[in-house]
Amino acid sequence: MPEKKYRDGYRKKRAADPARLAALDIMAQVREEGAYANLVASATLSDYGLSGRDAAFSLELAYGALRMQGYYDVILSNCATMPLSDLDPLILDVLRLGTHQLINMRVPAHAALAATVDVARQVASDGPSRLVNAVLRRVSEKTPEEWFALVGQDEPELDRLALQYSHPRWITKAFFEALKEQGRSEELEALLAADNEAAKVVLAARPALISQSELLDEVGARGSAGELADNAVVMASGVPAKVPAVVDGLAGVQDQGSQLVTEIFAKVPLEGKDDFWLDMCAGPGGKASLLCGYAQESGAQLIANEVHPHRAKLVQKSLRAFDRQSYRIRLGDGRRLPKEDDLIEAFDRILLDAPCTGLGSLRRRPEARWTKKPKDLKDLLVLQSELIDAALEVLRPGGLLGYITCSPQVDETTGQVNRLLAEKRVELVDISEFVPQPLQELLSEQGTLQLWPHHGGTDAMFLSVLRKV
Ligand SMILES: C[S@@+](CC[C@H](N)C(=O)[O-])C[C@H]1O[C@@H](n2cnc3c(N)ncnc32)[C@H](O)[C@@H]1O
Repeated sequence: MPEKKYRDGYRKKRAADPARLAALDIMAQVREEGAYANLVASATLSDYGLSGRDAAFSLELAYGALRMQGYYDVILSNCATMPLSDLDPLILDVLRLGTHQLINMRVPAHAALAATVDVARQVASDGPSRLVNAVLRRVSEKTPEEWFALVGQDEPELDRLALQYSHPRWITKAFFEALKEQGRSEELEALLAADNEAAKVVLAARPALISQSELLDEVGARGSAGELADNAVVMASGVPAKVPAVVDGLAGVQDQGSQLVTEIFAKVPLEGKDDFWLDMCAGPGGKASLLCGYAQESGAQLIANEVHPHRAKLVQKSLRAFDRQSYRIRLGDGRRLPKEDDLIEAFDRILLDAPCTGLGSLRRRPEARWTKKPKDLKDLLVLQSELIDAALEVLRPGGLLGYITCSPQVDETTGQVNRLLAEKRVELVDISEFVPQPLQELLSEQGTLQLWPHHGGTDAMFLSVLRKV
């Protein structure tokens, strides 16, 4: 058989860079199988034999291209001669990878183009690779700053920001409304920019098991004490799973905002009996593992409830280092607690970290903003209300309900709290003395707390502490 002639024989023979191929593979798994990029990343990187700097480069490529795809697609639409929807989805991913290198990684244009065209040749054929070459060449003709100024320039401000910062419009609007409720609508751009930054790796020292300073000693020079939460140790580099305290279950990886809201809830004083606590939606066990520490220190018992068996197993794993007397794991629907267990008005404190849209933790999963759908909210609001109602049934009068979401969406946060206040079933507890100084301004007049990535670098957690009347 005659050897096929390629216009550029040298390039055809050159194998594509494994770091770029691995990034494309991660994107394909997200697109085709609905995989979570962060869960498939390490196996994929090792399949391609990547480690160290190459692995880091590959991850940055995949995560960046997934996160910024909304923005890149606007740029690519300007450069392609056909609608993007007519392209093979794999080739569109190759184009996004190339655009990320040009726009956000500042890879020199000739290197970004040559290496990305090599990828297209390896995964497709000559035709698509020529298209990739032509389109990326046009992308490279403008600077990142010129593209930023161009994208969305004729749109109203909210739409423009959604495009420039690569967030779906409905999420941008939800952020805007939450900020507006707090008189912070001018912060939308800062929030969207912070939401595109990778979150810092933070460990939580679990109370009763290890102190913050002991954990700091273990982490060494790459660690520093978190400034917002009592138990937090921020890791500048290194692999958390290799820290001995993490291996032994004395500490875990947890956002500082998530730690802080748990800590505040556990610290608020309660009059009378205070020895029976419930974490109603505990999986995978991040907050339960702090709460259990506080419970063990104060002689209380924690019931950690979770409806999904695989997530209940993760709760067990998180709690494994605690004294077995200080907690019990219950597998079941939190809404059935009042009926199934003889627990009416039994609990003194209940943490309800409700299932929610998760719009406050988009930084953790690069693809999450594109897979979430606004219609999910309706069902979640019903579920949240039902869980709150069940929690109030099993909470003693005067007991405390910590209502938490990892979302700032107003219907899920203040909307739920205002309903309870209007029904006069609860009153809001003043938590201001437990909120660290830099975050005081995030307390609403009413007394609820809404954290934000652009203030203190936490996830956008919401906390209200409610006393049952
Ligand atoms: C926001 S997550 C909780 C995160 C957890 N508190 C942590 O810090 O690791 C909500 C959890 O509620 C669980 N869940 C959903 N519906 C539930 C129900 N009806 N009863 C109990 N748990 C439920 C979900 O499986 C999920 O694990």
